[in-house]
Amino acid sequence: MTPFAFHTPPSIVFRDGAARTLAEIVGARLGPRILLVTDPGLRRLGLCDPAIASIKTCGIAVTIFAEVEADPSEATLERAVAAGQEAGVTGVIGMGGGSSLDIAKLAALLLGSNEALEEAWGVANAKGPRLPLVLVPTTAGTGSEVTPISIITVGENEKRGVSSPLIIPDIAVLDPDLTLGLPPQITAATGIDAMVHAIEAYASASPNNNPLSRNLAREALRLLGAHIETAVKEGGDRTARGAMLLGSMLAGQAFANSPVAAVHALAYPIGGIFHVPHGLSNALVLPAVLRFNMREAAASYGEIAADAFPHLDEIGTQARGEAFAEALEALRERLGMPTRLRDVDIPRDALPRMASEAMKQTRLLVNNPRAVTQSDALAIYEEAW
Ligand SMILES: NC(=O)c1ccc[n+]([C@@H]2O[C@H](COP(=O)([O-])OP(=O)(O)OC[C@H]3O[C@@H](n4cnc5c(N)ncnc54)[C@H](O)[C@@H]3O)[C@@H](O)[C@H]2O)c1
Ligand SMILES: [Fe+2]
Repeated sequence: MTPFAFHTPPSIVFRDGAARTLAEIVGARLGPRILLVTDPGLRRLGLCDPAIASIKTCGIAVTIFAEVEADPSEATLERAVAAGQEAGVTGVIGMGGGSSLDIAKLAALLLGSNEALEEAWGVANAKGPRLPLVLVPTTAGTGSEVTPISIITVGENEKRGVSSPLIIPDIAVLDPDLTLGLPPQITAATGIDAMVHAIEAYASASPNNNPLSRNLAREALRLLGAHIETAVKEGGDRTARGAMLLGSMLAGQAFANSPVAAVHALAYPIGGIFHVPHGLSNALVLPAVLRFNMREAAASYGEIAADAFPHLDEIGTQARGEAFAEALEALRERLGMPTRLRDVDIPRDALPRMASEAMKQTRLLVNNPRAVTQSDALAIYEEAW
């Protein structure tokens, strides 16, 4: 048997209404003073209020940092850390989409260890310890609540990652009720992001690709494939919302331990330079990357195709990988997503710069089933344009 390691949070709680009783779940784990990290949109919607009320009734002080923007910057992280230091916090709660959870993870690390972010970038470079950490996702998407990864925008447009088991939270709290009001476009983009996590984890060339991740990826694709359209078109459907949140978490566990590859590497410059949402960036390059990989990964794609799209079971194994790419293209259309890079106002003459930026994502490109050169990256962008 091939050896592997698998890391996931020690506790995962999944329950409708869980956020309303957050204090019961968290107990004394976070100490007497908590930093709650979220974004201004969610603050305005009042989505965090029941959780905050629950914590406050236990006499715990809550400092709210609600300034996280999409694709959050290093400066935002610094402000979150400063807010935590000023209040002398003893624990951190991240509540929101991947952006808020990623800031909460690194805030807990830097507040607990005083280490320099500069030295933590990359894989397994963080030193710790971190403060106690609880993550509550409000998108069904990134799976950040169970991953060792935090993605921060550095300088003008580079998306850089810290990957360390140290920033896996103590508890992930999943409450599908929080996602009932997620707008259709965000539901579609974040849902595709989760599907990409499962696909890339399953086919990952990482030496740590492992049987647990592959099984989790397949179950994630069954849940996400069966429910994504309903979640987008009937947002109030509790069954669909629950399946999406569970599916994104399982995909998160899968890729946390069998890391993602070229779809994400090529998506990051789209988000970094043009501020296209992360899930949509993935969706825009997904079919072109799958076709580029087909030479090496057709068998893997064929194995999972019918998990996401049961009708593909009838297609012979030879043709199933390509049919999978076509089914994902058709899904993007049905979800009403933009499908070409030019649809999101990316000029054709930006493609060489994007290809050059994508090559900086060596952390991800090493996991791709087929080696990617800069001219390959450019050809993929051309195809997606
Ligand atoms: N850490 C990881 O493992 C990991 C994995 C993939 C992506 N990411 C990162 O996560 C970020 C993207 O996260 P995201 O896609 O979840 O989006 P996001 O956190 O940027 O949120 C997108 C928008 O959705 C809104 N929103 C969130 N939940 C809502 C709800 N329940 N109701 C209404 N509106 C809601 C937010 O206010 C925001 O305006 C990117 O920075 C990406 O690089 C991290
Ligand atoms: Fe992602």
